[in-house]
Amino acid sequence: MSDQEQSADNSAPLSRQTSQQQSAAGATSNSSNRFRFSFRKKTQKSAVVKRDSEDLTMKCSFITQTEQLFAELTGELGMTLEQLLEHGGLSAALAFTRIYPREALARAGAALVCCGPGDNGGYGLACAKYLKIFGYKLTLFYPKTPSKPAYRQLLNQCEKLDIPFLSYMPGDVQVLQHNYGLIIDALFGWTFQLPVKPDLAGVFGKLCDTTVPIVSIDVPSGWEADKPPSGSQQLRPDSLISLFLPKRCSLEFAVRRHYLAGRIIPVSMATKLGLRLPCWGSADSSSLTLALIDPSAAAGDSECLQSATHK
Ligand SMILES: NC(=O)C1=CN([C@@H]2O[C@H](COP(=O)(O)OP(=O)(O)OC[C@H]3O[C@@H](n4cnc5c(N)ncnc54)[C@H](OP(=O)(O)O)[C@@H]3O)[C@@H](O)[C@H]2O)[C@@H](O)CC1
Repeated sequence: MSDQEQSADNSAPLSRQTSQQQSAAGATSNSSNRFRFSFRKKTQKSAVVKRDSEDLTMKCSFITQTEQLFAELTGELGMTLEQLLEHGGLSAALAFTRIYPREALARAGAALVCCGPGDNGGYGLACAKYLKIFGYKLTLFYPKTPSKPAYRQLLNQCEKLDIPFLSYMPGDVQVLQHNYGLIIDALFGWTFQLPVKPDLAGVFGKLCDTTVPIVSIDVPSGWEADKPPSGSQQLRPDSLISLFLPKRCSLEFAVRRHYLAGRIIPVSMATKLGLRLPCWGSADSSSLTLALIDPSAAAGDSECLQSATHK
């Protein structure tokens, strides 16, 4: 990690920024320009990525054709759901340690990991398992009965690691804010479609309303791969950990830190699908699985392509 990044980590604010603060900090997303980027028919786009361990920038694709990619991963490459969840969850946990070092989070209180009923929730369970192994203080919220063996196995492993479970989401957001220093959002992934079903509407509403900083896994809950939610409630995370390749919707909002986690797409598959992979590191173990997305990537189409050309 560069000195500059280390210092950014140490000064990481453990409260959620208001839109004014984001704007003052130079974030590119505010109410007037947040949606200025218009989606075109083009299916993939590229943006600048900064590799974590070195001060290099590079481009990678921000994808919309998520089903096609995952069909290749699970079909041609033969990856099982268990393998995806384990690798994605471990990589997400490693990314999380860069965003919120354990000591910084310990001062602010436990992390609440909110896991939904699908794969996104499965990545949340695997991430929680590794964060606990890394020594983080956390609590799990898993409001539904696991529907697949892979989720049940991870849930069992979290229980065996003595991770405490929250049986219901506090009715008052103040209670949430008092008890937790940070929330990891693994409620819904990119297959989610509004409206939220009644059983999880309250939980989703709390995540949107709380001022506790949120780190979302893959996409913020409520967002689809390629577009912002249409409803009035929008989850705005403090930081984002994209899995395997960033989704195009992440160009629509500014976050403090955006990591890409999970190096599983072979070059041959990327070439076949017309995807551009980041230039992953080759030396140390964490740069094998992590890339830091440059904030300028969220500036909009022409700006990110411009900065990619100039750097
Ligand atoms: N799909 C793929 O090909 C692969 C995806 N992968 C990764 O997984 C992530 C996406 O995971 P996902 O596909 O499981 O979606 P996700 O949103 O976490 O859960 C779906 C469940 O949520 C629920 N639910 C849905 N809508 C809802 C609503 N409106 N309101 C309330 N509940 C709602 C519904 O549960 P139910 O209500 O049926 O119990 C449904 O079953 C994605 O980020 C990607 O990286 C890879 O692992 C490999 C292959």
